[in-house]
Amino acid sequence: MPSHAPDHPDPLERERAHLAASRAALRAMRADVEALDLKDVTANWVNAEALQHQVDQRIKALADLAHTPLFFGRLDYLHAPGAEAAEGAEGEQPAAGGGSTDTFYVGRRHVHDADGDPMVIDWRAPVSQAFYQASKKAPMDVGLRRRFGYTGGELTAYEDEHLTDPAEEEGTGKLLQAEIERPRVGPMRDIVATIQPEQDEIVRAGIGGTVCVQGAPGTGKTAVGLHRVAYLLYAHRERLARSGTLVIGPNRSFLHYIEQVLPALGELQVGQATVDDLVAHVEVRGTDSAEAAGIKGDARMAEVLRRAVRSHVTLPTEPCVVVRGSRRWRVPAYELEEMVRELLDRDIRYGAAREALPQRIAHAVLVRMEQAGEAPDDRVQNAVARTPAVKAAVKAIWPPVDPAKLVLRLLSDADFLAEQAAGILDADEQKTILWAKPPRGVKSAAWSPADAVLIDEATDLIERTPSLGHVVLDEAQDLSPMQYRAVGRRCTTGSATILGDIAQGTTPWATASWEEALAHLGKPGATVEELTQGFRVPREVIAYASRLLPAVAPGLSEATSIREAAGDFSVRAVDPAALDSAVIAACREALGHEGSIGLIAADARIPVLAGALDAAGLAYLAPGEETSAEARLTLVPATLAKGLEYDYVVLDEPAAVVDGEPDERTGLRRLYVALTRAVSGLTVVHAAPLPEQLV
Ligand SMILES: Nc1ncnc2c1ncn2[C@@H]1O[C@H](COP(=O)(O)OP(=O)(O)OP(=O)(O)O)[C@@H](O)[C@H]1O
Repeated sequence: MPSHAPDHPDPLERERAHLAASRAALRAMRADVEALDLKDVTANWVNAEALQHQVDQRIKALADLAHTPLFFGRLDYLHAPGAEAAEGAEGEQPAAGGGSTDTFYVGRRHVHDADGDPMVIDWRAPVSQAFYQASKKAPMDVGLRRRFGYTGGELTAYEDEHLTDPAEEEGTGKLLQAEIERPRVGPMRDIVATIQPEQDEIVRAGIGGTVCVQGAPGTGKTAVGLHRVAYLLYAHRERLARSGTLVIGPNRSFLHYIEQVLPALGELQVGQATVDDLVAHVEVRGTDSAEAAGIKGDARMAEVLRRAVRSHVTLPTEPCVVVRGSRRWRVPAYELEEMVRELLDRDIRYGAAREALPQRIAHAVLVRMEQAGEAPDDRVQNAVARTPAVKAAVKAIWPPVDPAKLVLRLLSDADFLAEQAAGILDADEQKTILWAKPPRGVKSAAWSPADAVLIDEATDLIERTPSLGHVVLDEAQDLSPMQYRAVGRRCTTGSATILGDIAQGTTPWATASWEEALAHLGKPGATVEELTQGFRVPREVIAYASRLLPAVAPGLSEATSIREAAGDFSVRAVDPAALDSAVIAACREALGHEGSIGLIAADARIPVLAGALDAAGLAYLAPGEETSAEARLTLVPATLAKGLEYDYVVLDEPAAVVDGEPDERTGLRRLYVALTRAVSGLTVVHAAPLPEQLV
């Protein structure tokens, strides 16, 4: 690695010089791309267009963002690492200067100088891994690990660890502490500079296997999932560019919150969706009772649907007679029946079988023609398959099925449901999911989210859903078995990263175990990792929230907190008449601190609190709207708090949060989520008695 101010006596100045030189090199890389004249290399405008798009993307990726440091770490190896380590998997990384260098600057992207020698190495390259993994116990041939501190884009500090020096103590450095305790304003940030060893292992796990992560609130599950996508895109760019990657989150506000992380890591091509988006075959306007949603989300519905789809097949009783020229060819009913039975036995989609049947019938006709001494070719078979007689036979035996109409019929025709669900759903269950008043058609039906999932399942029974290369499913604990199946069929030929916390499951059908969830996803036996080190919630606050654990998820371990600052924590009991004003007062106090503030309350309390905030002249945002230095207060309905975080949280009336859910366990879990959103301080304000588990 060339050093650009090798002689300066001050090491900080030498590092600054390397930063300046790296930025200059990045500018030169960008200028090179901008100067490309595409006219010379492309034969036609379609190519030119596609290439220009690629070039534009590359120019964007090469932008030097003033507030994202170009590198955040440095590794001095004791020996130059081998070329295979330096070159970076299948990524676009060029070789590291012929393998002769032993100092590497680790950053968000690769930068090289005019000779092609690396100035900054991508954090995802193999040679960078020691930055995250090396320890006193296993130094990985690293003599020095240096972390850099920045203030407003300026390199202002560094911190060294001499991993092979027995006299030096190991501990969490100041820069890491400062990064974790930095006030949170704006969207979620990347954590590339401070990924911890146990997180790094998940981030860099191979693309072949599905990884499931159970982690207490604030242990970095979301962060790890996003960095894993960035890593996989680096290590398997071509493969994933073809097959695609997708991040699935619980709702829009959550997706808004995380949407900047991947672009900050240079990845612009990752899809983001909620489960509802995936299955948006119909417009969802209705809701289900918890009971009905539970049954509709149960895996048994898959079998009901399978039967219902296949119930459309009618075994033939008539022969199929094809007329060609002066001759009539007759395929008898028993032979048609054999074909149909064979297709039913094979594990292929209803639609694929429906497409195969005319060819089978035509083939039978061809065999007869040959037996009669004719010499028909493939074209004749195709022509026969398209004759009215064959088409009519197929329509009678194997008619097209519309998935939405099928589900509509199941939910409105009691006899049809009874037939398809016999031995699977009992009479009460059938009654629970039947519509009281059947809608007139697919368009006018008040479909619920669970209905849309049923339609998705039916769609897949008819035609295979295309699979992506990798899917990250966040807040996975909340999905119903049928939703897991919907996600699973989108990564049948790919792998998945499943992130969640059983204790935060707030749907009545939330999964009881990861083994179960993974089985529904079609990834049984995937490894389950646990993260317990908490980066968000202060120690006192997590201890308070963890009082709920025995009630909401017995057996799960309490998170630790690596935050050194004790955090502000208070619980205030007030008179019912003074509740709103006490909440407003707590918000004002919180606004006295730096950073974002979340006022979390039961959904039913939101209108009242919105009024109180207006009356007090306090401006507030809705979740998903970006906080900024000017607008720092967000009014958060408890049902949207999941996955989000605020520096200071004011929690309004816990009892109301619990009462907002259909059952106590779900209510306490909702409260557990609300109690674990705070980074620096939590104020609980209540007039009603607190749930006994908290006292
Ligand atoms: N290694 C790390 N270095 C710095 N910050 C980190 C690290 N890991 C996680 N964090 C921070 O901790 C906070 C919590 O992370 P994240 O939201 O990913 O946790 P989570 O496990 O998904 O939480 P929840 O269960 O509440 O959804 C975020 O602000 C994240 O940036």
